[in-house]
This record gives sequence, C-alpha cells and structure tokens, in this order.
Amino acid sequence: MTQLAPQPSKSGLDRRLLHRARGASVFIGVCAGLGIVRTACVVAGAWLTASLIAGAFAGGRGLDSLAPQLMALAGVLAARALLASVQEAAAHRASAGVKSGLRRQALEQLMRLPSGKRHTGETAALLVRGIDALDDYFARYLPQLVLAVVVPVGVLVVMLVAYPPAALIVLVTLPLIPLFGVLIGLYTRTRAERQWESTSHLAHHFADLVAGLPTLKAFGRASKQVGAIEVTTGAYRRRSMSLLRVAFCSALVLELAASLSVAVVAVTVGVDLVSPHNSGGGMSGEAGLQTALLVLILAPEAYLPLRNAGAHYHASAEGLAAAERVFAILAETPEDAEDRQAAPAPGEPSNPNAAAITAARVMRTPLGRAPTIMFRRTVFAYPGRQPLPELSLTVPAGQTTVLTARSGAGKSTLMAALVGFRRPVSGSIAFDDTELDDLDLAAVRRSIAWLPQRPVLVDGTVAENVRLAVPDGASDPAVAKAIAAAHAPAATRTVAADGSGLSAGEAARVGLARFLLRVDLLDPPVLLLDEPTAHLDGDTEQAVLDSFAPYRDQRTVLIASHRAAVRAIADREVDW
Ligand SMILES: Nc1ncnc2c1ncn2[C@@H]1O[C@H](COP(=O)(O)OP(=O)(O)OP(=O)(O)O)[C@@H](O)[C@H]1O
Repeated sequence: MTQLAPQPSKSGLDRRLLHRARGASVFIGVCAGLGIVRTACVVAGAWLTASLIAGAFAGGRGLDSLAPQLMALAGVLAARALLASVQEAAAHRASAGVKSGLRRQALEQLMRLPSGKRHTGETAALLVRGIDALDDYFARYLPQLVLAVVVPVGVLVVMLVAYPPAALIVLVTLPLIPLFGVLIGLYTRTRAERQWESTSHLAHHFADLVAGLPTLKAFGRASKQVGAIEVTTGAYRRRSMSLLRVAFCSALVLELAASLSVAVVAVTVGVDLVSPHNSGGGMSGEAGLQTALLVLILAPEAYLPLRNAGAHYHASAEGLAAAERVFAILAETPEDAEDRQAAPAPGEPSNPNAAAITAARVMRTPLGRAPTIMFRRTVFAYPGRQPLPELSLTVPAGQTTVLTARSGAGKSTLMAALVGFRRPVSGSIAFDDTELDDLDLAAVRRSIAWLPQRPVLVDGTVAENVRLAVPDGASDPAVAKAIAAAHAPAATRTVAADGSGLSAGEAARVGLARFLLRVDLLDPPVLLLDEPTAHLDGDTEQAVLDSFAPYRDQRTVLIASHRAAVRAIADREVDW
C-alpha cells in the first residue's frame, strides 16, 4: 500500500514539486541568472550612492563633477526595477504552467482510479483553491530563495574586499536568519496542514449541504444547519488566525535578528570611522567615508532576501500542504483506491491473492466476440459491512441473462465489478477463460457498454449528455438515432446535473440513449443494464425493449431487473 501520509520537505525546496513541474528547473535557472545581475546592481548601486555622498560631503565636489555618477545611479535603479518586473512576470508564467500541469496530472489520475469514497467538495477545493495557493510558492518564495543564495554571497565578497571585519560579522550572524526560519517553518508546517484540513472540511461540508438542501428543507431541518456551519467556519477562523499569528511573530523575529546584526556592523564601522587607529581599518577622509557607507548600505541587503524568503515561506505553506495531498493522489494505485473503498472490516476475510494478482497483471487483447462471463466463488465486501454471500454464476456467451435476485443481493455490485470499479475480496471473475485481473482493464472497459442504475447527468442539453457515451464525440444523426431508440426527451431539452428539469423516467431514458449510442458506435460485445426500465410505464417500457432487441443479437447481455416485460426477453433468469 502506498504511503499516503504527507512527507514534509525539510529544506523548503520541495524536490517532488520541482520534479513534477515541467519547466521549473528552467525557471530556477532564470531566477539564478537574474539574481546574479541583481547582485551586481545592488553592489553597483551601493558603491555609487556611497561615492556620491562621500564625494559631496567629504570631498566637497559639486553637482557638475558628480553628474555622471548620478546618471549611472539612476540607470542602476531603473535596471533593478526592470529586473524585478521581469522576474515577477517569469515567476507568474512558471507558476501558471506548474499549476495547470499539476491539475492535469491529478485529474488524469483521478480518472484512472476507481470511483471511491473521495469527497467531491474536498477534491474540488484541493484542485482549485489548493493548487492556486502554490502561486505564493512559485511566484514569491522560490525566487526569493534563489536570491537568498546569490545576493548574500556577492555582497559578502564585496564586503570582504572593502572592510573584512564587517564581512566577518555578517558571516557569523547571517546563518541565524535561516536557522530561526527553519525552526519557525517546522512549527508552521503542522499548523498549515491543520489549516488545510479545515479548508477541506469546510468545502466538503458546504458541498454536502448544498446538495442536500432540498431534502433538509422538505424535512424542516435547513435552519438547524446554521449552527453546524458556525462551528465549521469558527474552526476555520481560529486556525487561520493562529497561522497568521505565527507568520507575524516569525516576521518579527527575523526582522529583529537582521536589525541587530546590521546594528553591530554599524557600530563597528562607526567606531572605526571615528578612531581609525583602534582597529587598524584605516578609515579616514573621503575614501574612508565611502567604504563605511558602502558597508552600511550593503549590510541590510545581505539579510533582505533571507528575511523575504522566510516571510514568503509562510504564505506558501498552504499551497505546499495542498501539494502534499495532490502527490498522495498521484502516488495512489488503483489497488490503493480499492483497498480504501473495499477494505474488509476487522474480522472479515481479505483477498490473499491480491499481491500475486497485481504482480501477474499482463496486457491482453480486448474481449473476444460475445464472451462467456464467469464468477467463481466470488465474495464482495463493503467497509464495515458483512461480506455479501459467495456467488458462483455463469453468464452464457451471446445470450441475454436477467438477474432477478432480491433487492440488496449485490446485482449492481456485480456489474460494477465487471468494469473494474469493485474488486472481489475473494474468488475470481473471468471473461471466457481469462481472469479479469489478467486483462487490460482499459480494453475491457472499451468492450463493455454499461447502463448504471442511476446514470450520471451533467449540466447541458439532452444531446450533450448522450454524446458523453464515447470519448471522441458523435455525429448529430447518431445522437438523434440513439435518442429516438431510447424514447428520450428532445435533444435540445436542458438538463441539470441533479436531474432537475427531467422526470425520473426521462432521466433514465437519457441514460439509455447514451448507452445505445455507445453500443452503436463502439460495437462492444458485452452489455450490462441495471434496472433499465425501472421508471417507465408499461407502453414506454415495451417500446424501449423493442428498440433494444436488435442490439442484443450476438452479444453477451446481463440485465438486472424484476420487471415482467424484461424477464420475457431473457434467455435465462438467475436468482440467488
Ligand atoms: N458504496 C457502498 N457502501 C456500502 N455498502 C454498499 C455500497 N453499495 C452497496 N452496498 C451494499 O451492498 C449490498 C448490495 O448492493 P447492490 O446495490 O449491489 O444490490 P442490488 O442487488 O443491486 O440492489 P437493488 O436491486 O436494490 O438495486 C447492499 O446491502 C448495499 O447496501
């Protein structure tokens, strides 16, 4: 089983994030390049400012002789501003690329994993707001982190040449900033995780509440939810404030450490300037003042990027916590997801063959024409429930088999297992003589048309809903043919995702039209229909079954139904 627990990045540089993000290494290279130019600008700006002030005050030079230096200083300041905006633009571009890449990978992975117990609201919050929060990491923290390496080194080298005692003080005090930063960061990380938990919980709660609002109103319970929302939002507020508190305190600590260090440098330089013989620094006259000013201007610049990196780390903590969860999804295998959704309750049997089955999985060709389907001593189990009774069943090739077992016996579960959305905890499922676990699941799914008991609808027209049957889309005439055969509502009628706008029978017929379109266009050899006529009146049911008759020919058809009209078309009925 894959480790799903978050793995904190100790360095503040999340390697998995950079590895996953295509173009991130180019971005870091650009940041480093810009950082070197920026360091040169910082040093040049400091040197020009120092020589201007020293020239004017100690050298007594006029505006005419200082004009070239003033022009150069203006040029350096303009270049610095330009660099900052280029860096900002590059950072936002890189961040947008990383975010869309992560979203795409996560969505593709979610499509590959079996539908399970993942909460829609929580997943939506993770993929939208969570990934958006990475902006702070890529657009702010990462560039500062690169600057925090490049700028202090450049500044230290210049200070070492200009005035070694100040360089020594900066060298000794500079590590205090990252040290405090790491200590505070470790503390913040847990809080950021908790904060993200609150965000997910809130999103999940709201999504559930909105979905269930009609039912709550019908039972007069809607107003009671106000209290529950107050509790959830209260927890969210408290955690946000606690995270902000830590962020403010951390900024204060880093600011204090940097200010005290600069003060020590200033005192040393000041003392040396006043009494040059005391330290042997030889700071006197215009040159001495220029050196002193250069050191005083450069000293805060050495600490600034580190302080900024510390501050931006807090802003990026939420994005990093969300990224951990995205990585957990990306690391998940279909077996993990199934374990999560079908883990046997304590005391229930587990599937001892699971590891062997996974290891032996091989890619085979799609199913042959109308295969025989066999369930051999198959047991399904849902978490916290008694396993369903063991089932052995043969669905003969090219025939229509109707399952008439009682409600709750496991008919829908069995169909979901044939398309790989459920795995038995013991026993096996085979198409002809090949076990499902030895077949390529994607190919198996292409060979099956499945009409679930409650077809999923999306916001849009009936035609758009029907067209979802095939990945590559379908022509208007093909959609119209399927709609007519299923006696579904007009193609232009609008449908809401919750089914409102259509009666239950009409929604079922939209699902049926989608199913028939898939059969028409993909010609799958296996058809699974779960209660296809449950909401239809007798006449419509008969008309739908008549339209369906040609599709049954030469295919292995499995239908779950108790309806007499459906049972009448069966070659075989099975009850258990
Ligand atoms: N997601 C789930 N979590 C927990 N238990 C489940 C889940 N889905 C189904 N079950 C349980 O598994 C059993 C079989 O359910 P299933 O829907 O397969 O039965 P069915 O024969 O299709 O029922 P019906 O004829 O009413 O549609 C039931 O007891 C049901 O409560």
